[in-house]
Amino acid sequence: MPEPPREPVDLPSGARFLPDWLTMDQQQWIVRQYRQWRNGPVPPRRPRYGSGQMSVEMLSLGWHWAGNGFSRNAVDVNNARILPMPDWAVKVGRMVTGDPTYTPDSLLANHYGPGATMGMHRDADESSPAPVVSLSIGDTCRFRFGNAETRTKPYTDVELRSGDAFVFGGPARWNFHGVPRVLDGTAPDECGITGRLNITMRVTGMDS
Ligand SMILES: O=C(O)CCC(=O)C(=O)O
Ligand SMILES: [Fe+2]
Repeated sequence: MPEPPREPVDLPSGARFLPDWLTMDQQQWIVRQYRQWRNGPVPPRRPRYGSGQMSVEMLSLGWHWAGNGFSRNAVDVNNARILPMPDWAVKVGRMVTGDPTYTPDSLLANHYGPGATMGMHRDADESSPAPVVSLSIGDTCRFRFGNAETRTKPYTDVELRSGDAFVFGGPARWNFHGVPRVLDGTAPDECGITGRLNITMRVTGMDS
């Protein structure tokens, strides 16, 4: 199969691919934060979703996502209160979106080990139409960005590499997307992680 283009031109309006957005120093720094988050109070886990279990290991900050709605405590893990949304992540979200008022209140750290994928889905548990910001570190993946109506075509495949950012808002905010494939062993040695780490930030629309 041919490699998808590095800079696709046919993303739906509202979706933006920002290749090489993070420096290697920034990637390493985020990986160090992730290692600290893993120490708790809530360990990462693979959530149940529908009738199955996800292959991706997830850890939430700000608001905990338990496969359906949001809570402050990890109701499906150990019921501990999760860590707050870090200020630096809000600043990163503002830089990626270019919107100084953007205030994400939830951060999801997704770790893809060998063979992990994420099926086509919509980020639909938030009541806010504010954009979703995603950062990629580690293994390269094939990220599939689709349409708002169906899990199938039309979609655009983007190769997300270590350091890339992607944002979807506006008319693309509720579009289906997923990660059909991670290219095992492609992480740059220096980034400090094996597999793929994805950081996704959102505005839940929940009251504090
Ligand atoms: O890993 C990714 O790039 C996408 C993650 C995602 O879609 C999600 O967490 O909702
Ligand atoms: Fe998503």
